[in-house]
Amino acid sequence: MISRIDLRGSAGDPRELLPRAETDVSAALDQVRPICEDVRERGTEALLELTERFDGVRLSGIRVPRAELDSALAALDPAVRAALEESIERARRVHADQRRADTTTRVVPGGTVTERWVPVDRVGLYVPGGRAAYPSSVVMNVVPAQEAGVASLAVTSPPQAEFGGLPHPTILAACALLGVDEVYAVGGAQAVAMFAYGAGRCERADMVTGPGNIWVASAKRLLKGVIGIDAEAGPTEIAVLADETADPAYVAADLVSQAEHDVLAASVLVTPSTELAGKVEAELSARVAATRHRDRVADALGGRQSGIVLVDDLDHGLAVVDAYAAEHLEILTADASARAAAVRNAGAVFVGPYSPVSLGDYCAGSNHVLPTGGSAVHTAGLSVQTFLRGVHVVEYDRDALAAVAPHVAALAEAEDLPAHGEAVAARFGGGQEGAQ
Ligand SMILES: NC(=O)c1ccc[n+]([C@@H]2O[C@H](COP(=O)([O-])OP(=O)(O)OC[C@H]3O[C@@H](n4cnc5c(N)ncnc54)[C@H](O)[C@@H]3O)[C@@H](O)[C@H]2O)c1
Ligand SMILES: N[C@H](CO)Cc1c[nH]c[nH+]1
Ligand SMILES: [Zn+2]
Repeated sequence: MISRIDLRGSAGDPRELLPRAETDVSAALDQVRPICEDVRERGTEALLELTERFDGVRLSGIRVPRAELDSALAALDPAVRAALEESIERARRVHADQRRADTTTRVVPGGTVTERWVPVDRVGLYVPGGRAAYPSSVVMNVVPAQEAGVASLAVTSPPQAEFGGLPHPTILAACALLGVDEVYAVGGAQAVAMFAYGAGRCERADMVTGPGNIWVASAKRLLKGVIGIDAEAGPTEIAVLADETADPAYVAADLVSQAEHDVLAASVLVTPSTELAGKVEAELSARVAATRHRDRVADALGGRQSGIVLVDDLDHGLAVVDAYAAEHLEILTADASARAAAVRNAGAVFVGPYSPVSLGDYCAGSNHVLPTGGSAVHTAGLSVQTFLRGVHVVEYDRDALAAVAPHVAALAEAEDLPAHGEAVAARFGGGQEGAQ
């Protein structure tokens, strides 16, 4: 089942010893390129054909009627509604605190630079709905976008044959709860292309965010530039850094919980304790046999992207998890808070035995749309900041410009861009090079 990777005594680069090749989104680029091209060239017709091919549903149109959102909310199970409302309320509390005030810096007397935070005008929010449907991802996408002040929001999620070609009704209900009424029944790479190019009744968006499988993440990488993207939030990853004080039942439960997402999900335990490793292996066998999606979980745990990694000690373990840069990192050690404070690279860190990743998936208040594939070294998870641009507003008066003009001229000359210096000189009666 899950393999052991022994890094004890190894001074090698842990990134090369922890395989991720299976889940690398670049491997799917060649597959998603023709899909995205097709949407660009043929618009809605391509979306309808690709949906039939990949989702097994022949749609008559891609936009979900408003009445379907209302009836999904009316029919929503009260317990699920209460849970979604709690999730929304907690996420709102955290994300409201992420808003930043504009700042004005008086650089010199008469010279200011203001950083004005401006929301993106229109965003497309991807909500997964392949192997499972994710109403929680409606919350995680929509709440930060709303808190940022985005004016135009559209949600898309794959159509489900069993629901008449609509996205899952709980997804529609979550959209209605959050006041989103522009919803499309399109999934996969074609949904990312729909937002990037605009297709039929779906106007192009400035940015697409949200989690998805390898094809969704790959399309985001391919179309980045045509459209803004958030993190490459692809197949789920959990790394657990644990010592002998960790409860093996908790470790195994958490590894299985994230393996449930996808055969490409990565579940990694990093520990110096061979005793814990053995107990977790035993727990995993029992849990996998008993879990509902046992085939998918077994494939994910048995894949080359998952493993139990033995390290020399917790310092070595910390170096390994930092190099790995997991989407989710749990710290289950005697000194969990202190260890967590030293972590540099992770999408989100879960500290101690009562902060499992599943809590963050739904109800911690944190965001569950997080960077995968090692991109946590440079990119953060979804937040209000994702949807804001800091625009610098520069305002100098005559004296302030005059005071700095020689420096501008010197730098312009050093870069052999004399017209730059002359643009400043022109304001003070300065001549143009070569002009009479
Ligand atoms: N990183 C994060 O923040 C995060 C959060 C939640 C979920 N996830 C991940 O989201 C993913 C959800 O995956 P899912 O498949 O259930 O739903 P999904 O909505 O991401 O993907 C389903 C779509 O994939 C497309 N597809 C299926 N087979 C294809 C093929 N052979 N070629 C091209 N396109 C194809 C179809 O169009 C379908 O609509 C999982 O990998 C999960 O781990 C990540
Ligand atoms: N663990 C996922 C992020 O990778 C988020 C999620 C949604 N639903 C359940 N889990
Ligand atoms: Zn999850």
